[in-house]
Amino acid sequence: MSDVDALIGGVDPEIAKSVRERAAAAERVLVKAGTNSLTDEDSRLDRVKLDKLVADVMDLRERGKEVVLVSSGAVGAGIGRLDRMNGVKAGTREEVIGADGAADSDSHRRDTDAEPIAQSQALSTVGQSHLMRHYTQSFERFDQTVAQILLTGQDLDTPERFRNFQNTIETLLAWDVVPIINENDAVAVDELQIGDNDMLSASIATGIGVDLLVTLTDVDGVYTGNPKYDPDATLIEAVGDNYDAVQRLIDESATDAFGGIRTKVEGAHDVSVHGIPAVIAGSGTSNVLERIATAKPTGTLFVPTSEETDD
Ligand SMILES: Nc1ncnc2c1ncn2[C@@H]1O[C@H](COP(=O)(O)OP(=O)(O)O)[C@@H](O)[C@H]1O
Ligand SMILES: N[C@@H](CCC(=O)OP(=O)(O)O)C(=O)O
Repeated sequence: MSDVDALIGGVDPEIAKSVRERAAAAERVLVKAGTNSLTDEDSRLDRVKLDKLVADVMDLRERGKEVVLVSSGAVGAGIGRLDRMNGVKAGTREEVIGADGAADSDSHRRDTDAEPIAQSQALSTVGQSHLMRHYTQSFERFDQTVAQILLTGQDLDTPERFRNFQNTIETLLAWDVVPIINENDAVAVDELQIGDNDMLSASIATGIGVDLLVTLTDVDGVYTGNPKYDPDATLIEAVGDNYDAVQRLIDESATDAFGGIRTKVEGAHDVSVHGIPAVIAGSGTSNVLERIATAKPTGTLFVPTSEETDD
């Protein structure tokens, strides 16, 4: 068996099946949707994608599950809105922030003299309210109420603030509301610089005790190479004891801006170490969350550490 074959089939199929069943039975689920799952090729908010995500989330709600949504997309939504309403040409998200995820001081498409990071922060504040307007309307199709929470990593690290956050989440979930969380980009720049909503999601998932983390992106899971450029890239169906090998592979393939697949893998691994299953899957897959809720093989499954060591 080649190294890559060993990676792809790195988890015992029986263990993978039982973790899929456990994931399907999850009562509290955190769904994270990245920028690519909500915006078009010009980095603008894509309503068709947003409506699909909402319909997928509602599938979980109709199964009686509590759902917390972590949604990126504010910068993208701000780019489109400011262009349409104010004629500001901010460029794509990559042009605003820079291809390596750091501020691009040479950006020639900026209309203002603001530093790129300050510009991204301002874009996100315009985009966040626009994004929430669309979420509110889209969830209203299902008579589902939503709430907005803007957080920083510091809020999670400060015990009193974190307790307040937990209390708010518990109250909202008891009221059958879907909390929609994003980083508070106006006051913190971590996510804008490294695209770390993936790590924020992992911290929230363990902090509020979810039973499953689902990270949705624009590819169908974690591959042996970047599937956008490598035609031979193969889907890694499950990650468990093969984590170190997967991480090495990702380090070679992932040169993306904004965290890319690397922070998704890191976040999913972090929650799996806390005994929580995680799945990285494609937001474009039909009924993606229903598939996971019915234990169908979907995306890349992260086996909780306890499942492998118990065996
Ligand atoms: N080994 C890999 N497996 C899957 N995706 C990869 C891999 N290497 C790089 N990528 C890239 O990671 C991207 C997803 O990360 P990102 O662009 O940050 O998405 P999002 O906007 O959903 O957060 C994919 O579009 C893909 O091109
Ligand atoms: N807070 C930023 C998200 C930054 C981020 O982490 O994006 P992504 O890597 O696409 O999840 C926004 O809403 O645009």
